[in-house]
Order: sequence, then structure tokens, then C-alpha cells
Amino acid sequence: MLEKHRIGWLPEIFYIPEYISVDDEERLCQTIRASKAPWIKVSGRRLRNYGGTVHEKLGVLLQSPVPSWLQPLLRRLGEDTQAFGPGLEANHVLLNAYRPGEGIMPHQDGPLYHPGVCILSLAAPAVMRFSRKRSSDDDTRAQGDFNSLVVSVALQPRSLLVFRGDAYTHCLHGIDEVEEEALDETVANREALPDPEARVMKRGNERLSLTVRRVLRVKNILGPRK
Ligand SMILES: O=C(O)CCC(=O)C(=O)O
Ligand SMILES: [Fe+2]
Repeated sequence: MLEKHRIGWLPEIFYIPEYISVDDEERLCQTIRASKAPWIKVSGRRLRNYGGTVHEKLGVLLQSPVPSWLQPLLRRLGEDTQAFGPGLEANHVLLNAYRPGEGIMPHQDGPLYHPGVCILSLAAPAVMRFSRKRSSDDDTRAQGDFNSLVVSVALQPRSLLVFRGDAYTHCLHGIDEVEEEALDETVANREALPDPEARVMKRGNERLSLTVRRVLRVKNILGPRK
């Protein structure tokens, strides 16, 4: 399923436009916006966790149930992408919300997760930029400057971004804190945009994104499932 959606010159980045329908997008956005669950404020964005919280020091997911409105999505993502290991499902979802001008610094998702991630974009677009890590154990193979921009992906609402392997392990990814994204020559999926000739893309509304991953070690603090 993924193969025909491969993009860019990094081997393991995939972009699927219109992965969900407008109706499904509407339903997800409504559920998220109607929820009274608190938002956690972090630099440049706000977030909510589903499936539990990842305890960085202990290196485990302190697991809680994934809400029922997310379960069909998790099942479908596992089957379609195999991004969480063959036959395996994700166990954690991070909801991020970015107003225009907000973003997320270049980072790696790190070793606590299976090295494959699915990101579903809702409500507004943004550009994800992948760069090479400066001190990579891959230094001898990498070409060009380290920490340099490798490839960018324009994330439209309803699209799915999947990355794994080298793109997960040896690259940083981030979203610039801008109100208008430059659609420069690093953007690898230009032809999938409503206007492939456009040079800029307005962020517009608040963007919501669901980052879906599988935390490798789990502590079930709720006891065994009944
Ligand atoms: O919101 C996004 O598209 C990216 C989020 C992300 O990289 C993360 O949560 O680790
Ligand atoms: Fe990330």
C-alpha cells in the first residue's frame, strides 16, 4: 500500500493525500474541539496524549485506554502501513495543535518508539522539514552538510505522512514557526498540492495533527484488561 506513495530522495518517507474523507476529518475535529480534556502547553504548540503518557526517565508508556473514537483509525493505520512492526498496532497518539506562527523545533522521536510514525493532518496545512543530524553515526554515508535540510513535505489537511527507517533514525524533523510556508525546491510533493506552481502556502487556521506511534515498553497501571 505504501510503496506507490514514496516521495523525496530519502528512501522511507511516504505521503498519502486525502487519506481520510472530509466527513471523517470533520468528525475528528469536532470530537477534539468538543473535548474538555486539558491541553498541555509546550513551546510553540499545545498537545494532548491518548493511550497514556510516555515516561521518558523510566522509558515506558504508562498505559491508559485509547478512546473509542481513535480505535478504528489505529487499526486502519496498522493494517495499511505496517509502520509499527509487521502485524502490530500503535498504542499511543499525540494530538498537537498549532496556530499560524507556531511549530515544532527540529527533533527526533527517539528510541522509546518503534522507528515508524504516522502523522494525520487535520484542519490546516503545514510543511514538515527533514534535516540531517549533525553528529550522526551515519556521517560517513551522508552527503553534504550535516544538519542541513534534506527534504520538505507539504502536509495538506486529511493527508497521512509516514516515515521510518533512515528518515526516523538519522534525520531530524520539524515545522517552522511561520504564518506562511515557503514552497521551495526542497518540497518533494509539490505535484500533490492544489496549485503545484504556488511558491507560498498560508497556514490559515489552527492545524491539528495526530502523531501515531507504538511505544516499545508498556506498563499497564490499570491492571489486566477485563
Ligand atoms: O504535528 C506534526 O505534524 C509533527 C509532530 C511531531 O513531530 C511529534 O509530535 O513528534
Ligand atoms: Fe516528531
